[in-house]
Amino acid sequence: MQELVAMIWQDKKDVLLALLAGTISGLTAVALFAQSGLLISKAALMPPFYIILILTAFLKLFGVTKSASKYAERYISHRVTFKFISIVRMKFFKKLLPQAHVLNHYKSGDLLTRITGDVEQLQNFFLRVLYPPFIALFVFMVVILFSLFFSPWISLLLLIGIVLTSIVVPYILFRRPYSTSTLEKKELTILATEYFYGYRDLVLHHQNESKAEELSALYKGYGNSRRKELDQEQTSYLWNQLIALFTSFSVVFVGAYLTSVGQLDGVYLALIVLISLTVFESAVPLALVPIFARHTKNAVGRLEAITSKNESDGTQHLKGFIQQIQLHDVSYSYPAATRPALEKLSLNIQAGEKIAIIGPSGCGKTTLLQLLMKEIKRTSGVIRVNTTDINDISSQSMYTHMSTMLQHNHFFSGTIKSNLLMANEEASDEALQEVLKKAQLIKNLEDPIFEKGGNLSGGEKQRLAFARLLLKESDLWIVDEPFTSLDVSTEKILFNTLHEEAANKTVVMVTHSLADLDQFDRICVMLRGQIVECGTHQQLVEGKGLYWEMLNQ
Ligand SMILES: Nc1ncnc2c1ncn2[C@@H]1O[C@H](COP(=O)(O)OP(=O)(O)OP(=O)(O)O)[C@@H](O)[C@H]1O
Repeated sequence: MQELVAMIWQDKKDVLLALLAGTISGLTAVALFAQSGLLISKAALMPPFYIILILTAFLKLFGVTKSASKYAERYISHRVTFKFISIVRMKFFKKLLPQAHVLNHYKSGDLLTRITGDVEQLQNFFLRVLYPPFIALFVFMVVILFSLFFSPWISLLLLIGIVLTSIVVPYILFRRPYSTSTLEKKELTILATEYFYGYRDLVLHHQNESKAEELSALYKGYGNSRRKELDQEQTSYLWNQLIALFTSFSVVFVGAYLTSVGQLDGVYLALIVLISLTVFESAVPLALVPIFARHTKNAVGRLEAITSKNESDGTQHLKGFIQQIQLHDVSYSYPAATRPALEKLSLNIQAGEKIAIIGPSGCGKTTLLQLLMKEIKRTSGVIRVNTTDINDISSQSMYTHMSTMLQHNHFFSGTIKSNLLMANEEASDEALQEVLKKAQLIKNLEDPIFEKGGNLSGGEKQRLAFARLLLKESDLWIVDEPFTSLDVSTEKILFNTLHEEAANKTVVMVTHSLADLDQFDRICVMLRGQIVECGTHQQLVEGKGLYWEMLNQ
């Protein structure tokens, strides 16, 4: 919250102007009604014409000032809010972007609600949480001091009414627990997102109707909670208005009594009553301050929960080539996983080596590649690149040394060319066409690509990703099951191309295919998060261990 106040205060000129305009608007509203009361009372006593003229002139002045200051208040306070929201958005995205990779455990719908809904929620912070109490305080102070000139009893009555409407009703009588609608909205967005993402599979499995029913039940529940919350807000709003009315009635009675006993000039009675009726206009919005304050606090909590996940990155830069990567007793456990994905794994990768990682599904092959790519941080053990701990090397520095082709590669909407240039911005059209040819992808550079490569077949996606791999200049290739969607002959061609192009590079490749593994310098067999065998094809065959068994299955 303090950070939010500091952000708003960055725009202090506008904040002060909005407060000034709001106070003038509040005071002139009171003055306008007070003046009307005085004018009516004075007119009844038939004073000289110039008195009526002066009072009417003041009335006009207050009327014009009230409208102008109200307009200025709205204009400036909304300008403050929009600037504030844009600062919040910028700050939030700046914190969020570098850690996009650690956000994958958030469900898409939840992330969407936080990024849009929670940021939007903060727009109420200035307009409905910070601002109304300030204005109300100024207006109340002036009105209470002013009414002291007429009678301390009337001042006291106004003070009691103000305390009741601004403190007792919102903070004591109508204090609400945590709003459940926020949680329901989150669940609703999560389910709706999954429903739309998985609609095809839901239809194919005849689950779409039951899911839609679940969705509408959740929607109904959310609607009911929101209705309940709005009812509560309205009730507290209503109570404030009732107290305001009751106070004004009391002011009438006390004023009438004081007039009858000669302690108050009757000409001021209408003025005081109208002051009392108007001053509570500033008090009514106070009923909602704690509700919006709570919404703001919850939104800030949810936004902080994402941005506080920021993991520190290393700062060192890798000098020269990657000469070797040493993994010693490395373990890794995914958050909330019951068993480690990797357990005391050791491996020494020398520059120029071609290493194939094989093993049954789920044994930790991809996790090992993710550690090498610095996508995740080991739980224990040591990983050194050359002589430096991988955690101390900046991710950017690691990425400049490596080219990757993973199981799922992302393609952006654009063209073949724009997706290739990501790997090497300076590549000429000839170079791009050359890699397309090597990747056996018959496409023109300007052919369009839809979001996520939606208009490419599985095999085309792999060939485009392979072309990207070839294009990037790097000394380490990390490849995860590259050609699973291709026909056998194309797979063989690309496999040979990979070896030719990587002649001087270090390659770590995960594969399920056991064909042609003799082209690798070493084959490492993994089982339950550990490397259980490592050697050349010949050595492993002669050893008649797991690799040999897999070949003979
Ligand atoms: N994000 C994750 N959160 C929790 N557990 C995960 C996550 N990703 C993988 N795992 C678990 O970690 C283990 C190793 O997964 P990994 O993807 O490394 O296996 P793999 O050998 O590459 O499998 P495959 O050959 O099927 O691709 C598996 O038990 C898997 O369920």
